[in-house]
Amino acid sequence: MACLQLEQICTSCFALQRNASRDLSSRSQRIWRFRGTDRGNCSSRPERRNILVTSSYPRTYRELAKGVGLEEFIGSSTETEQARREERQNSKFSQKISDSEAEQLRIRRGNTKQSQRISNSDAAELSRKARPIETNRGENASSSASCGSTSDLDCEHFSRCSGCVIDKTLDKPHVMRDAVSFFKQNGIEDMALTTCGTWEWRCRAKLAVRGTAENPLIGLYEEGSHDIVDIPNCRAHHPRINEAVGLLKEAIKALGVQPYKEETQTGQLRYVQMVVTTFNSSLPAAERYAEGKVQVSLVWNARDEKSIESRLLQPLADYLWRKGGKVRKDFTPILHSVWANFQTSRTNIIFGGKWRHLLGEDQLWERIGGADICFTPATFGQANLQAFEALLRRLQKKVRRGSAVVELYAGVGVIGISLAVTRACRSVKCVEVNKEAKDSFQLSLARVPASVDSKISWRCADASVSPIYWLDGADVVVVDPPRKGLDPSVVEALRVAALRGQGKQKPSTLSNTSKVEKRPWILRAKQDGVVKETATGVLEEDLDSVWPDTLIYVSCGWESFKRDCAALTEGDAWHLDDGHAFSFFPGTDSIETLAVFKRGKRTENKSSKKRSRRKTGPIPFVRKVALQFVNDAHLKGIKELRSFLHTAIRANST
Ligand SMILES: C[S@@+](CC[C@H](N)C(=O)[O-])C[C@H]1O[C@@H](n2cnc3c(N)ncnc32)[C@H](O)[C@@H]1O
Repeated sequence: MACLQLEQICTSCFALQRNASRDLSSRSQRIWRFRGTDRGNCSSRPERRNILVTSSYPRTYRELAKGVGLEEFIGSSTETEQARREERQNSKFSQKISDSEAEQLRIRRGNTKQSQRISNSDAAELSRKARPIETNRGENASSSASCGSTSDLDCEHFSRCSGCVIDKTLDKPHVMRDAVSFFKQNGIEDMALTTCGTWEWRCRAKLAVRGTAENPLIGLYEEGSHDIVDIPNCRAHHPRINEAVGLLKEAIKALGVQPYKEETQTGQLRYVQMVVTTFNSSLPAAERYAEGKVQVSLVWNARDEKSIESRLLQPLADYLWRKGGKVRKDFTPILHSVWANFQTSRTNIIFGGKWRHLLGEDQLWERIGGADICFTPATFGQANLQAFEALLRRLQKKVRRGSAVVELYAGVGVIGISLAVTRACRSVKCVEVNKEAKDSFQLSLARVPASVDSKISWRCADASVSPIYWLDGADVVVVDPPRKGLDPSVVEALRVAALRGQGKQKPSTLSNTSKVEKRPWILRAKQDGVVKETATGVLEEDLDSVWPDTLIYVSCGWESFKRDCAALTEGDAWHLDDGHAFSFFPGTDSIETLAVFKRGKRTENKSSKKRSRRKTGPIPFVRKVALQFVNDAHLKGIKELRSFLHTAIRANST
């Protein structure tokens, strides 16, 4: 071994990667020694050389040697022995491993990269089973994140793809430092991060289609450029997305479909959206994630399906369906359905306004937060279903049973419906601006069990227009705005509602019921909405002058959250009561924050509050009886009594 070179190998083309100088001292990286020739279509000239390969991606040396075309393994005897050991382990894993074995294995290995060497489906199985890991990333807490190398991304596309920005210790995004200290300043000492797996978490991807019909590229833009990075082996994608992308490329080549060219605005296929559904009631719950199926939406550069530019659309859909859809009983499909979206705009807005269902099932369902939720390709859905599920479980515990809930920025109403189902809410009102979400909500509502006696409604309205209207009569407000955070008018309304609830501001002269409703935006929202009444038909709007005492803020934009939090807590309108972060996008320096605010001034610190409650606070049983009484009053229609009791209970429990 005369001259050993330190290099990394690109696993797609097997040429040497540009950023070869990664941290080789990291214990998480394995080093293999080979002698051989670089192959592939990279510009680097094939030559015979000795190569030190840092094998941090999920390949055994044998797979690697075969794939790379390297001729000779020239590792030291320890490495050879280690390689043999790994091969033995692999063959063990390739047998069907039992659930408990898999779980034990994950724990034993500390979920290290070794577990990547098992087959894809086993890996998916493990990641699906992975319990959320909670880490606190205070200054002194870095050691508590003991998952070590599990948290490395190890993706071959990392150096060029803009999708991920960090590839080491993904369970410790840098932003957590700021988050922990911010929450500490606001009286929350135990802010922590829940992570639910580093790989294969993305169940929703929007990818650009560029290149040529002979060599299509499907992926994301390279940072700061208009070049598309092909990401066939993206580690964040659910494996079925990568399979579907491979199938789409094959179809493009076979049919000669022209990918879109931005410079000339020509070509046929602009983008593709891939959404995985893991809902499959014919499978045991444990197998559903790995067996997900993909809804493919082809964004076509044409006005509609009848235009001449669309002539290859149906043949493309048919090709995909023949190879990946449910065509035969003995065939396991990877596709759920195929849709088309038509977009001719010159902007880089991905979707146009027209959607067509082409093949497969038209409704895509997912089981989230204890409820069946329907999505169309035009509606918002969370990309990381496992992390969202963990967030919902925590969120549900923050809502008192029997509450009246309003959810602003509700999308298809996932949070609202899940609260109605799991927290026996008196009422749930969802407000969303995208009218495409209405059908999904309606379908989900039809699957809410009959035993759930809540008034559940969905209103198509801009939450920023007179938001105080939606807050009146609610006990709990849930907000889940886009990354830019809350509209200023919503922040203001939340402040006003909190002050009114504390008796610090006069109630509105325009209460919800005191006058015949004439405001056009409310009439419109009602007209465009969906409502399911309670069995007793009592209208929630009958309850006046109750203002929320709990605000639950789900945020995907950390900076906007800090801004909104500062405004909400100003003048003691609200104070922070709880905060927790979730890793929704491992590989990026971002967190999803779940923050709970309580109305008014913080009186004591949280832990002493808990202690004092134990000694002097309301006895839970009494509260339970009182709540029952309230609900009975509700059924009998004794509004005044009900509202009085609500106020009394709230005063007693804060
Ligand atoms: C982050 S998503 C959350 C959706 C939903 N909570 C979920 O998890 O599926 C934000 C939603 O807010 C909606 N939205 C944005 N601006 C809005 C506004 N001014 N009024 C009402 N909804 C709005 C978007 O259409 C989107 O559905």
